[in-house]
Amino acid sequence: MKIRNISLINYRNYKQLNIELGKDVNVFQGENAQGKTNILESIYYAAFGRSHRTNKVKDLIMWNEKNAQVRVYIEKDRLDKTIDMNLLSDGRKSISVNKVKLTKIGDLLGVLNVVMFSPEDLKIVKESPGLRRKFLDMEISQLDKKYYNSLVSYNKVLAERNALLKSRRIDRNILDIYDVKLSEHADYIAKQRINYINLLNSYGYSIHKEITTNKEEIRYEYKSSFSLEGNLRENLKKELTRKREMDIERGTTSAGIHRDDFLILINEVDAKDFGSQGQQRTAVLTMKFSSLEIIRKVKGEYPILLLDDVLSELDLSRKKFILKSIENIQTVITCTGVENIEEYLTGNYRLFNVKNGSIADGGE
Ligand SMILES: Nc1ncnc2c1ncn2[C@@H]1O[C@H](COP(=O)(O)OP(=O)(O)OP(=O)(O)O)[C@@H](O)[C@H]1O
Repeated sequence: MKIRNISLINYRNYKQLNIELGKDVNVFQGENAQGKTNILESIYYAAFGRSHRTNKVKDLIMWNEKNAQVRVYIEKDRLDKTIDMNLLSDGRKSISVNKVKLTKIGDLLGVLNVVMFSPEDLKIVKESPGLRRKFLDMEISQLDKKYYNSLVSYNKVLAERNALLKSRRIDRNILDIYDVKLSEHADYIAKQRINYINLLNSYGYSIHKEITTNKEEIRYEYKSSFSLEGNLRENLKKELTRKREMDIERGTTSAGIHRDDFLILINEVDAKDFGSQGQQRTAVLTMKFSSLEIIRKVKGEYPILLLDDVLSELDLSRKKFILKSIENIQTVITCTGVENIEEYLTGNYRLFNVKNGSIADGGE
């Protein structure tokens, strides 16, 4: 899978832009606040139908404009695909693939696969379980539509259950129905998450050893708010029944996949609480490069790799690991100066100079 071309109209600080990407490494260099991340964001948007930075469609539209357009042209299995997005300032958006308008975001997922790595991703290791769940949900959703649809259905039932728990009149028969539905969706979601954790373990182990020159071993462990032994559906249903009175008292649902987490263990020690900044950074790097391999295993080809200003933060050996590993992967890198990475870029790369919402193609 390769992106051949990106066109933007009124997107963030780009009035009009049309660029051809190179098949290998593409470096967008420029000073701060010139529009480098905006390019990565538009690619991410075409993959997931949402931004990694904002939930507001309006933020993506050039100030004082009414709509923005993004078109990404992809070469895939020798078939070409075009993703078109029209973003409106009232918050609406429409997305088409090959000119066919999609009725739900789920149908966009998997058309364009990407892995994004930005300095913000350190939070996946350091911060709350919500960010780790989001990592799993985004990665699995782009490989499995059923997962995404189950997640949407689960969240809908969860919101209804929570609304009922908060209301004054609690109908226990309706709670019974919600518990059955939640457990049904959670069963598939939890199984796919566990499967993904197993894949992270199998790819991550050797990647992490390589990055740390055999000094560290990484292991991931799924932590659930209900028992993972035997029948997950029954286990969650029982747990919801067991906690029902507490849930009614608190007005919220205390068990389910929305409460789950996973541990990132380095040499069997939790990286969240005890990892050094460097170890946490390496753990994220391992996760991102494992995600690349998992996508390749499932889809038969590498996704597009988006590296947002991460190289400057990494030490030499990690920088070298990344630049060596991207040889067969179409990669888009943003940086403030190519000088810092140029000597490690072994193959061809295409250089783009970004300045105040316009891009000059610096050639190969
Ligand atoms: N909706 C918008 N309309 C117009 N300009 C915008 C909009 N949103 C952001 N910008 C501008 O885009 C620029 C930021 O772009 P971007 O985040 O891509 O920066 P960057 O080049 O990646 O910088 P850094 O290296 O600091 O991360 C800023 O100048 C900001 O004012």
